[in-house]
Amino acid sequence: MLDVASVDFAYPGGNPVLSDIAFSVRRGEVLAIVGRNGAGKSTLLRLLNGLRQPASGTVTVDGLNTADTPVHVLAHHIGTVFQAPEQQIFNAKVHDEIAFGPRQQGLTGAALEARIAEVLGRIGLADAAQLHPLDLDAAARRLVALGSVLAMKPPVLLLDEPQRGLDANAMARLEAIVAEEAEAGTCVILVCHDMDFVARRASRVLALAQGRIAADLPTLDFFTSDELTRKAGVEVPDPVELARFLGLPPVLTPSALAAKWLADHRSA
Ligand SMILES: Nc1ncnc2c1ncn2[C@@H]1O[C@H](COP(=O)(O)OP(=O)(O)OP(=O)(O)O)[C@@H](O)[C@H]1O
Repeated sequence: MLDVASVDFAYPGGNPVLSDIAFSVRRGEVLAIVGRNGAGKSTLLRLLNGLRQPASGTVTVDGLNTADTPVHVLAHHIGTVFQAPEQQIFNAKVHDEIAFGPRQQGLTGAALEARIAEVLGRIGLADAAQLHPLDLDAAARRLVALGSVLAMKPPVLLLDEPQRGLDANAMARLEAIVAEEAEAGTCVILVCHDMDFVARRASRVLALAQGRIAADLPTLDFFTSDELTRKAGVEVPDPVELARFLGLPPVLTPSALAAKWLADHRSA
């Protein structure tokens, strides 16, 4: 679904930011891109959605080489939710913001309204359809930005720090949507500094360090390697630390930890 082959990149007049980047992401995978500030995560996202072009190497999305495909065409194949939703919200009503993408895809009438209703339901904002998106609180605005991308049903979804600024309710919505999208075969790629979120939702971690791939592993394998988490400069999620402390097999989530602990104590 998405292929990155031998990619190098530098901003004009600058030092190399990404070197020798190669990975593929399949349908249904949730890939988290992690690393220290300045490691090159946002730059890599901009290469994936065609906002930037590699100096060498290729990026292929849903069979399209980003070098030969205009960004607005690519946007139907790879939907991006940027860090600041204000950057991508430009309609005066939530309803119209969600409608914009599918309308561009040729959806009209009852089919369009059904798509909008479905998305509003998923993001939990059916009651806000007639409101101005910028009158909503920060968490709801983020969900509108996510909804406007979901409405286009892109096969690849890029989420830049999607958990930032969300309250518990919006976070639960986001997590459910990520799980549903993966289940439906969407390729989900997220840049994320919240390692508990990564542990709960990502199936695989790509760690960048100084513009190079430091690790590309299933999530559990990444977080149980002290060497790799240190190299990537990320925190180890609490359940992983606690399982180690308690001498239990490694786990990624609090519920998995509780299950292992109970199983251990029942058999003791
Ligand atoms: N538009 C730009 N022009 C020049 N250099 C840039 C530009 N954007 C980013 N950089 C530089 O590229 C490098 C990688 O930045 P990038 O934003 O991709 O890192 P990041 O891993 O996303 O960081 P953060 O976690 O802080 O968002 C940094 O050295 C940064 O200063």
